[in-house]
Amino acid sequence: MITFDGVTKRYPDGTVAVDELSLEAPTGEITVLVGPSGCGKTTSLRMINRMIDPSAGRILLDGADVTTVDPPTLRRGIGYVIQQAGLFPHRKIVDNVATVPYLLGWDRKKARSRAMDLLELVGLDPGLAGRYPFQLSGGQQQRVGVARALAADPPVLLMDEPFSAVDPIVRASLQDELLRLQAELNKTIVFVTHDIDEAVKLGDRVAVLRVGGRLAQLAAPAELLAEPADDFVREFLGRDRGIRRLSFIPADGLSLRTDLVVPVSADVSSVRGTAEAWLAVVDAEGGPLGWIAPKDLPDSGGTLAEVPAAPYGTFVRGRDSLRAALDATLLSPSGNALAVDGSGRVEGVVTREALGEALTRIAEDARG
Ligand SMILES: Nc1ncnc2c1ncn2[C@@H]1O[C@H](COP(=O)(O)OP(=O)(O)OP(=O)(O)O)[C@@H](O)[C@H]1O
Repeated sequence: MITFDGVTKRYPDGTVAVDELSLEAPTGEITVLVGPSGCGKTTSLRMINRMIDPSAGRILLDGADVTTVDPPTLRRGIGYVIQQAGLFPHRKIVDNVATVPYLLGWDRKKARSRAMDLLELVGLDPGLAGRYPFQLSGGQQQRVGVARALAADPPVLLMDEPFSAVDPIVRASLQDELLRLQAELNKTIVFVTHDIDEAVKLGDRVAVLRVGGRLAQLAAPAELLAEPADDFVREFLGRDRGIRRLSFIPADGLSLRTDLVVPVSADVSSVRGTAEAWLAVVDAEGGPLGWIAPKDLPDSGGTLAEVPAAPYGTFVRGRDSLRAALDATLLSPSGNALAVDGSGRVEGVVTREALGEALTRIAEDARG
């Protein structure tokens, strides 16, 4: 656990970058520091590994004041990832990743083999190991930066806007990769960003700072979106707060209709007459094929395979959020969503009415 206890940083020119900051970054969790430019995020982060020392207050790492530990020893247990990866341009990728193990005196073979394992862990082709940083894309370089920070298996990882220099698609995949890694590694991560969407996606807890280095709110993302502490936080969270909140509400409570799911082998005549709503057509394995509207059922015989099916959207009921369910309804001309299980088999239909009821309940909760 990392504890900020009344930490203030006043630079020699009098700028107060951080002002009596108190917060805890729990062990094994991702704590995000977010806020507008100049609010003291980087200064706060760098006080943890003593690149900067506080003017007042204390930072404790598992109860020990970091200023009592000499910086090299301290940093052995703290990985550090920065924007644009900060790789050594004249060292091969494998040697960049092995930097800390070399410093720790590991033998070359062991350090390199660790580096190769890490490249794989962060999703990079080991074939890139012999290249130089300039021969990699921005996203690949960031992955190398993460691998390098993890090389000596430090319990703590500090990440300062690590993904902000890459395009949005690469950024999203790096974020997913970090979450996947974290599920495996359980590091204590402090992550700095100015991007609130990144903060709520990655953070177990999000600390919103205002300029002057004051903590405006510290909360789990869902709570932050549901109950911003004041106008500053509300404005910083920006538009679509209600919709974004749906990402944190599981879809597993939605009620399902199984009577609207029909196999493609069914005869048209067997469903005609009984069908008052759109039907979800599935293949022999239960996989979705599309929607058929009652009015599109032909008068002739034959099976549903002969009736063209309209596009559909799915969500995984045991895993996805209400936002995914809402998205699935918007992708289906039926206005209904298909709930599937982990292997893609249809479990049932969530009608727009069922979804509407769930959304109404949430809106009522927000009011009361
Ligand atoms: N060495 C320094 N001397 C004087 N003032 C500094 C120094 N470093 C940073 N500052 C000031 O301290 C404040 C906080 O800076 P810091 O870099 O921690 O903010 P930040 O939130 O990380 O900003 P950004 O998102 O723009 O990177 C800013 O006003 C900055 O100008």
